[in-house]
Amino acid sequence: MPFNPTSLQAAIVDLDGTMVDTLGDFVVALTGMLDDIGLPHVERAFIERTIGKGSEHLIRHTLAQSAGEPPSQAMFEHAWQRYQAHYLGINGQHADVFPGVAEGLQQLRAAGLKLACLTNKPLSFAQPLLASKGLDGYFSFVFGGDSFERKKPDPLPLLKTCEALGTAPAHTLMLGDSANDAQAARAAGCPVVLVTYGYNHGEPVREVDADGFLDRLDQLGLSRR
Ligand SMILES: O=C(O)COP(=O)(O)O
Ligand SMILES: [Mg+2]
Repeated sequence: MPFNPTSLQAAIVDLDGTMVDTLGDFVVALTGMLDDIGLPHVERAFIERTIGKGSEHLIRHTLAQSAGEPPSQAMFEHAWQRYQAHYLGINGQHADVFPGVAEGLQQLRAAGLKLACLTNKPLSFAQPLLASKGLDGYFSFVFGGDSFERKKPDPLPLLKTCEALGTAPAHTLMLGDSANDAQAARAAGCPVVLVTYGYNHGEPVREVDADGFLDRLDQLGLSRR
């Protein structure tokens, strides 16, 4: 890897597609939302490639895909309320932790790294999801898509997370599943490693500019300190 793993002091870990396979939750919540509004369902594959850029992006694109035209602001706001109610009602019930995640987080902690979770998911969805999957205890900080002024791929949330961790970006590894994570990391000056099993906006993940790729989070190979 072109960065020195022994110089790492912290890691920032993405949630959807990196730690938890949440596609099922997104499908159920969006389908409930569309039913409430009386719009046709959208395909699971469409949802998979639309995840990762936050709820507003997901809802706007789902409404446009279903109705064949971009939603009005009033329609968007109504849909957002319905989506939130559905998502919070089923959060984590159709989602599983990917193999190797708990082991990988344990290894990072054993190597002396501080950990933060940074997702584009709203914080009110992310916190109970991490808790219900037994992953909350690994993280000193959890930040969502609404925690800062801008979301990934903007570097701002990574820079703010480094600030909270008290580590320089060059010593803070971003672990994600998408070009969104990699672009934010590059712009923030963080090394970045991507998992190969997540949701990369429907594109092959190995084509993304990153410092390395992992088939499981516990294959990073950091030694204990
Ligand atoms: O788009 C979302 O809601 C979540 O995406 P992320 O956890 O991969 O950042
Ligand atoms: Mg992700």
